[in-house]
Formats: sequence, structure tokens, C-alpha cells
Amino acid sequence: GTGLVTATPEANDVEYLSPVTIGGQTLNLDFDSGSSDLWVFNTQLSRAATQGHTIYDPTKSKTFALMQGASFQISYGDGSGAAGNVGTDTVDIGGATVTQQAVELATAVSRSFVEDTNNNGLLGLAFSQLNTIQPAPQKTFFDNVKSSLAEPLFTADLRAQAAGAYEFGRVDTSKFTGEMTWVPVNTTDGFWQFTSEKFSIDGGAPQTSTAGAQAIADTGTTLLLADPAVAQAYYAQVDGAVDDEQQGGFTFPCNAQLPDLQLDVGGTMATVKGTDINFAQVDDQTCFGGLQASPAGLQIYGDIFFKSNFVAFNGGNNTLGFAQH
Ligand SMILES: O[C@H]1CN[C@@H](c2nc(-c3ccc(C(F)(F)F)cc3)no2)C1
Repeated sequence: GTGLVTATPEANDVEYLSPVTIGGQTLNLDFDSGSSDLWVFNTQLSRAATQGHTIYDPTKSKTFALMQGASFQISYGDGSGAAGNVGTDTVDIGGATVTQQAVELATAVSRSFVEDTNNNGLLGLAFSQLNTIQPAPQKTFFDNVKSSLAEPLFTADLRAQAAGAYEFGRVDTSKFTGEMTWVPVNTTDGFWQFTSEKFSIDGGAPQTSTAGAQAIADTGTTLLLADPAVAQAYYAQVDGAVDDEQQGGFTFPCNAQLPDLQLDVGGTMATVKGTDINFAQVDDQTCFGGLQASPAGLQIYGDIFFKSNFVAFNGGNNTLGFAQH
């Protein structure tokens, strides 16, 4: 079978939310190809924590079962996190269905999740080895649904300030232009990881990123966190750009002409549109860049990258497909 849901951007495209039906109850979740837990806001959380959120009530589901003795605790790149207990229930994403999917019920969430009232939990789409359930890690929705899909893959079609889609089981070739390039994935660390060691600015001479070399496709990260050499070289081409410690990264005058950025994905160059690199206004003249230096050795290609590139995640042969859109 297949499954299709919309991916609706929050303000400034900081995240994209998609409807998931759990035991007959539908919540908007943040699909995250950089983690592997499916957890939800639910009736166990305090009224204060759930104010404004849509919550899952396991007592109202005919198909819920508690996973005795199981718990989870997860933290994300920005220091946010959640923890709680675990059950199983029927999970449906746009028609693709898994019975007895591990559903993690938060009993504690960090402040930033409480305040993000449209986000009612995360659905992890990285590899199951990263699942945090104890004593025994459980499979992701994709791992469970894969064998029943027409093709063992899902695609991310994220758009700048417009509704996009996640699709399970097929590659909708009407969603992109030109050819799709497939590259091998290194699953050792549980991410959709690939080699990315070259870059160019506005189609100029290719340069080699020094610390870079490896990148992950991460729909749950807002920005494009690249090798510092990439960010330095890019913003050197933008008049008035500065690395502003107070703002936490590179900023530039909002009327700046932003060049396109080409990034190597497994040997082929993928383009990130300059317009997509203007992320958000931080004061009347100044804008914050969607391209920033990665704090780690690993490059994290987040939503800024996906706005220019349609990506297919193939769990059958562990490859990633990239196409411009
Ligand atoms: O951990 C890595 C795996 N993917 C990245 C990720 N980060 C979040 C996240 C979502 C929402 C929030 C909050 F609502 F603001 F709290 C915080 C973090 N989701 O995926 C980073």
C-alpha cells in the first residue's frame, strides 16, 4: 500500500507538522528523519503542560495496550527532550497502517515542547537502532510498515511557506523536475548519512569542505548546518554578512542578494536556492541565515535543504534519492 499526508509549515518554516491517527485519535506530529522515537502529548501530562495541545487518551482507544515495564527518554540536538512510558496501538499515516506500533507516552516534556502548542509529538524516521525505549528498543513506524508498502521507501516534499507532503510507498515523480540521483547511505550511526565533501557558490569553482565529508538528511532540524568552511565561504560572498555571536550565527542585511549554494550529495551537486537561505528577520534591517556552521563534525541538512530538494528515503537498499523541486 501507500500513505500520503500533508506537511504543514509552522511560522518561519521552523518545523513541519503532519496528521497521524493513533487508535482513532488524530494528532499533528513533527516527522523527524534524524531520530527514531514516536512520542505524543497525552492525558498523563499535567494540564499546564498540555494547555493548547491536542492530546492522545489511551483509555479512549480500543486498541491500546500498555507495554509493561517499558520507558523512554530522548533529547534532541537543541537540548529539548521528553520522557515517559510506552504502549502499543494502531498507527495510520495517510492510509499506511501499522497495528501494535510502539507509541511513547510523555510524562515529562521540556519547556520548548510545552510552548510549541501545534506540535503534539514527534515521529522518528531514522533507523530503529536509535530508539530510546528501555529495556528493549522498539521499531519505528517506517521499519514496521516497510514490508507492506508498494516500495520500501518514504519521501519528503517540504516547501517554503507552503504545504508539502510525506508519502510512504511510492515516489511521485510529478513532485520534482529533472532526474532523481540515488546515493548510498551509511547506517552505522543510525542516521540517513551520506558523503558530502564538495561545495560551490553560485555555480563557481568547486571547493572541498575540510571538516565536512559526512552529512545526514534530517527533516527535524530547521536549518542547514554545514562544515564551517562552507558557511565562511558562502557569507564572504554576501555584502554586510557577519558572524554575529549575539544572534547566534551569520546574519546579513535583509535586502542582500543571496547566491545559490551547490552541495555534493554522494558525488552529484544539489542546489540550495539563495532565496531559501534567508531564514528569518531578526530586526528591522537584519536577517538570520538558513545556512549556519555545524557545531559537530557531522553536517546536518535540515529543512532549508529540503525546500530545494525532494528527497526519497529508501529502506529497501539503504539509499537516498535527491531531485530538485
Ligand atoms: O535531535 C536531532 C534529530 N532531528 C532534530 C530534531 N530536533 C527536533 C525538535 C523539534 C521540536 C522542538 C521544540 F518543539 F522546539 F521543542 C525541539 C527539537 N526534532 O528533530 C535534531
